[in-house]
Amino acid sequence: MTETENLALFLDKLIEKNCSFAVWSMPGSQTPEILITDKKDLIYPDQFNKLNGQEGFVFAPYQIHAETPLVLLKPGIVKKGFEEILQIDLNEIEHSQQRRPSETQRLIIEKEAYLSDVEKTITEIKTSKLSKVIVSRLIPQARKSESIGKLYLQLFQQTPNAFVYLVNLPKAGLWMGATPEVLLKSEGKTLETVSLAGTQTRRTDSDYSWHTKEIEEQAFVSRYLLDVFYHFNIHPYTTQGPETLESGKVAHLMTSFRFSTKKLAHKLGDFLAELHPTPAVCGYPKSKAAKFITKIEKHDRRYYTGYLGPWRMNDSISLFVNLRCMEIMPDQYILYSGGGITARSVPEEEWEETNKKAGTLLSAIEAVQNT
Ligand SMILES: C=C(O[C@H]1C=CC=C(C(=O)O)[C@@H]1O)C(=O)O
Repeated sequence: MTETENLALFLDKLIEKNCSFAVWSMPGSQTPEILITDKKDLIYPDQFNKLNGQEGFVFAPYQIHAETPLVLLKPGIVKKGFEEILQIDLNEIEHSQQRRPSETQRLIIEKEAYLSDVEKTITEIKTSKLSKVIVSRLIPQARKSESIGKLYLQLFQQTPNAFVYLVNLPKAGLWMGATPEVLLKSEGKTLETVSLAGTQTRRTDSDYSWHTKEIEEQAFVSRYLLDVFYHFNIHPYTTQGPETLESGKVAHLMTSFRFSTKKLAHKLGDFLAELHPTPAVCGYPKSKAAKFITKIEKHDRRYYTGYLGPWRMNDSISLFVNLRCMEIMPDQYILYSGGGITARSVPEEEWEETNKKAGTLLSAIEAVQNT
């Protein structure tokens, strides 16, 4: 068996034993990393800013509720690379009896209902102080007998420039995704956050041009980040972009912002709590958009548009926004996909955009189901 096949089998066994773990790979890296933890090392901070002073792998929801807690996996077994991971002795890992999340039906809306919600959102934007709202929907896909380990490795191979992950947790459940969006990342003494928004189909010639709708949509995110910088007295900072970022079957507009880590000494958790959710996943102005989302979306976003990744492990941070993701249920996958609505949105195009964004996961599922 190849090391990829062995790793797929290993991940399937971890799921079978219902272990709490996260496996991930950084954009551009061919190296999977894993953290496996015991029940006693799972922490549930009751507020986003309670991550101050903690370290581990974070799995954060869009909003903290009893059903969707903020989870920190403290470093138990931590390994990097195929060889190291495959040396882990499965017999030393406890089988977990912890409960899985409630498997109540997830709310799926049909195309007509989605178009009508987008229409209502556009009207609200044109007649109020709202400028942008992200409206999302759930896409179900049948699960057959395919290996989840194989599916993770398929996604890992086909989406090299994303943060590709598989997470299994007692309260959150089993999640997989390939997200292009950095929320907060450290590189030595520098911190980076990005403004990512605006979507078009990925091109083979990389010759992109962007329309006003996407340029404005991304500018709202940048503007919000600068408001947060002002609040935390972050200056100087450098910017790069907007430039095009390709990921999966789509491309986005992205601007990176970098500043010194010193600016946030002891306040990283507070900064993160203010950053999340950005207008890339909520809207602008933020509190008005969040209220409107509660009204218009009938489903619970759960961990979609939350964030995840290594948090201060080995003094380094790599948090990503949980996009292009799905919840893995016993007999189906629930994919989550959304798009930024502005006064210039066209409902039919927004529907198509949510399909395109789901394309990466759907093609990975199809590839594994057909082998
Ligand atoms: C909300 C999603 O994407 C966000 C990130 C990049 C581009 C987006 C857009 O063009 O609408 C969204 O803001 C999603 O993938 O579900």
